[in-house]
Amino acid sequence: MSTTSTFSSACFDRSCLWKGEVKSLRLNKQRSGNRVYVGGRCAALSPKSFRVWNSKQEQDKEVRVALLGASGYTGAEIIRLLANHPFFGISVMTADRNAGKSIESVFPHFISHKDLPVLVSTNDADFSDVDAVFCCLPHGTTQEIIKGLPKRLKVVDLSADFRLRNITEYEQWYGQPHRAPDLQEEAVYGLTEVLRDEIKNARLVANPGCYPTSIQLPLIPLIKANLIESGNIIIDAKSGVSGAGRGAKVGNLYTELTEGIMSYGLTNHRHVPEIEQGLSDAAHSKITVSFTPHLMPMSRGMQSTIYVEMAPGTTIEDLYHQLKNSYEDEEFVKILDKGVVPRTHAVRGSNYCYINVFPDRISGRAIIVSVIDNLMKGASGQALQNLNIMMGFPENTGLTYLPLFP
Ligand SMILES: NC(=O)C1=CN([C@@H]2O[C@H](COP(=O)(O)OP(=O)(O)OC[C@H]3O[C@@H](n4cnc5c(N)ncnc54)[C@H](OP(=O)(O)O)[C@@H]3O)[C@@H](O)[C@H]2O)C=CC1
Ligand SMILES: CC(=O)N[C@@H](CCC(=O)OP(=O)(O)O)C(=O)O
Repeated sequence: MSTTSTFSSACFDRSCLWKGEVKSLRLNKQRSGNRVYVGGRCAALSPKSFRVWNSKQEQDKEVRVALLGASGYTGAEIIRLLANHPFFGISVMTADRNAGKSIESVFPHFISHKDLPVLVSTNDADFSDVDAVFCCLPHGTTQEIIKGLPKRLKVVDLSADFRLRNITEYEQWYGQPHRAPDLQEEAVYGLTEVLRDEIKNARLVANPGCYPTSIQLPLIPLIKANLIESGNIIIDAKSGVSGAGRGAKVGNLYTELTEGIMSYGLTNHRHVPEIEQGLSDAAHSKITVSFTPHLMPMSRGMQSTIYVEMAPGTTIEDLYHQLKNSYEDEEFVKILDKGVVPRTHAVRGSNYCYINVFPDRISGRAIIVSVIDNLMKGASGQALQNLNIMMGFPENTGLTYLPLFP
């Protein structure tokens, strides 16, 4: 159980403080459970500044978040994002091997956020003071854990455990029995721009995989508009190594990765059924794809290069305009100007997906290029976008980071 306060709004008593009342708050600090009382008032403990509300209504929107798997890469990315979120604060953080440690001992770059809760094991986590959960655990471990959470909690699960609607298909691809089929029924797939209305009312959101995000965002509008032949889609995708998580594996050693690229999961990567599920929903008929992922010697970033056959009579201009129109009101999906090549550098550290489409030399074919940051739009960024929606906040809250370039 966490006894330290959070760095953010989570440690506010709902009635205590808003703009205009912040004075010398570092004086007379006293801790009580997750709250910090300053001179009889309650305040958030932020390393540099105290959380200041613009209004009482704003303060009442406070959401206390549990972060399961906080010592992993996607967990760390959520901590980074919530450090600048006006309404979400972290009151519980869990880890496995790192349970019992402070977050700055696991990630020294959080040294300035000393008031984050200590990492506890999932079994020791106390959810009584929590409103919502980000679940950043390895796939296969998550179904049991989410099943054991209080039903009142909103949950965004970043693992693959609730992404496939068909239980049999899940068991075939993941090689283990599904441990929470009832929850699978209620889970909503969290591809935000496509399923926003369903996400709004969901209690459990299955956040998409990084490859499926980068692939479905460009293809779904084209399939829905019948602009491409659904039987002949070839996807060549490349990922930074953070996509494999922080766990030590020989294949992820610097010596194994630097100065080379490697394809893996040829013909049988577990994202195939997830991609096909989303595309088939858009087409209202079964779609199969050829998908080959590659590991690149870079820490974050993902590019999917997708080869499609255009429907008879369709031109590149049609594809471009369909994508442009589909995403014109979207903040995080951008169709670049004609001819501009999307590159992973240009989305690094941001929640953007950049897309463009190019004519192939072979008549009737098109090449689509889609890039994301795997830890942002491919995981934690999209997860926050979804929880914002589920909690009724503007979906870009805490996500308006410009890309980190170069
Ligand atoms: N990395 C990425 O780009 C993406 C990842 N995802 C998915 O998000 C999830 C998290 O990924 P990522 O952050 O990269 O993974 P990491 O391996 O970096 O982190 C895993 C986290 O889970 C904890 N953990 C490991 N095993 C258990 C267990 N048996 N019980 C409880 N906790 C456990 C770890 O604790 P400890 O460190 O103490 O061992 C750590 O906090 C995965 O399901 C992944 O597939 C989805 C999209 C993209
Ligand atoms: C580089 C790398 O190993 N990437 C991971 C995919 C990461 C991802 O999207 O995650 P999910 O596990 O949540 O599906 C892989 O290929 O399995």
